[in-house]
Amino acid sequence: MLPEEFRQKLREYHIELSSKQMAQFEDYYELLVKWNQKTNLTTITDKSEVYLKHFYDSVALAFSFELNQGASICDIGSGAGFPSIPLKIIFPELKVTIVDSLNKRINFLRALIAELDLKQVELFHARAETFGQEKNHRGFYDYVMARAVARLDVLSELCLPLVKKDGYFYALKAAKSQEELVEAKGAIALLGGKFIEG
Ligand SMILES: C[S@@+](CC[C@H](N)C(=O)[O-])C[C@H]1O[C@@H](n2cnc3c(N)ncnc32)[C@H](O)[C@@H]1O
Repeated sequence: MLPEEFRQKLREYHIELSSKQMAQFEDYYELLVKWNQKTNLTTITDKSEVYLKHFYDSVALAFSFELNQGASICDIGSGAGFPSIPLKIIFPELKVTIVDSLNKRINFLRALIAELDLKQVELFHARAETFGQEKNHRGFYDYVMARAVARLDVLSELCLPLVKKDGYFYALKAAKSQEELVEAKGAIALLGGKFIEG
């Protein structure tokens, strides 16, 4: 998916990207590939693959669920910024908190935020297990999200306590995760969550 196709595809979902936002995605791609030469951030480096498998896949969340654009989101195990940074580019009003246990990824994200001039993005070099114990984060976020981080039962235990009352936890998973889902349903119910597939 080349940048113009990406723009066109989002348009089908009534998301219109400005030239500033298009330039931010382009700069994101350039910085990702540059840093990836010395820091392991992603195995995907071909431009059209990055647009499809990282950028488009991250923003696709907004096609199925109506996101409140001024909401607070917490991205657990964000790696090189997925899904929260592409969402922040398309919805600049989002308040983003990113947690990752690898400091070199946090360092990349710090450089990325400066390069793209993104406001209201906080970075935490921490494990979700300890981050979730801190009183000021528990029950605080409108949306908690995690893409490709851990099995759903473990992830639910780490992420659901961070969600505000009536908020959402989005676990972005490959289509083949039905088995994980069966295992996780008990944990989700025990933690007071309600499962919705999308
Ligand atoms: C496979 S990568 C996925 C990155 C990104 N979400 C994506 O979709 O490309 C998993 C990320 O989760 C982080 N991670 C794994 N376990 C974690 C934990 N317990 N707490 C915080 N971060 C964790 C890793 O450092 C890594 O950056």
